[in-house]
Amino acid sequence: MSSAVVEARGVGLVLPGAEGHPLTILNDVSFTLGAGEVGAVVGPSGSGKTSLLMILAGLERPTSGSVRIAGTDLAGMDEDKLAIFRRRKLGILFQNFHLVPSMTALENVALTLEIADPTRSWTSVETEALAALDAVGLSARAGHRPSALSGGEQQRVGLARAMVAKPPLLLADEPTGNLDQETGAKVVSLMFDLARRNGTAILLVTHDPALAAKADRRFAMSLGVLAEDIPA
Ligand SMILES: Nc1ncnc2c1ncn2[C@@H]1O[C@H](COP(=O)(O)OP(=O)(O)OP(=O)(O)O)[C@@H](O)[C@H]1O
Repeated sequence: MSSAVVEARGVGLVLPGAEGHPLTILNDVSFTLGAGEVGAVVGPSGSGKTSLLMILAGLERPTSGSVRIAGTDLAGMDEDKLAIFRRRKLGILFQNFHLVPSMTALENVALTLEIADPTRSWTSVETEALAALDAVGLSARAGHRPSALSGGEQQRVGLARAMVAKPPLLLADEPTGNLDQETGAKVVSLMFDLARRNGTAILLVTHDPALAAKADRRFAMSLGVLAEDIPA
């Protein structure tokens, strides 16, 4: 048995295009990522980076190949099973995975734990959620709703939410995309620290060469083809 956290084998994504011409989005993508490893995917706009993350999250199904995440084969899982898989195995930091606006920072983070185990007491959930907010330097803002927080603070709450359940894998799409350089660097160093502490593997997509350089491994996506091990 492989101990890889991510195991993608011959993953393809072909979608119906205009006038019946099929559109190849991903072409024979194969790679593995081990526990605690950080991989960065770079590549031009439209090359297929987000599509790959969507497939690894079970939010899009590949048209060929196979994906195993932390020992679970995603093929053949129905939507309910995929939802359970995401709760148990994944942290997701996507730009469109917004915080719930009506909930405080604390409630947003706690929600992950409550969904994972609805039988837990609020006291134990609250303690753990507060510790996660503390780890991203935001315990003083626990009672604030997202609208009262800056973009960087919201991103840090998103990171606390993605990491609070200590998932084996964190998928991050442009984690510093909307942030200034200093705030972005802070979010990244927090992300790497949390991952190291929890043994979480990270696959992140970025346009930022400085961020890619900090990863253990770099991949380049071009026209749906993934090439590995680009020097920093
Ligand atoms: N559901 C879909 N139907 C048709 N085309 C799609 C669909 N999803 C993605 N695509 C196309 O697949 C290609 C890859 O998109 P993807 O979002 O994965 O690229 P990306 O590398 O993440 O780009 P960016 O850096 O701009 O975010 C694009 O040409 C996009 O238009």
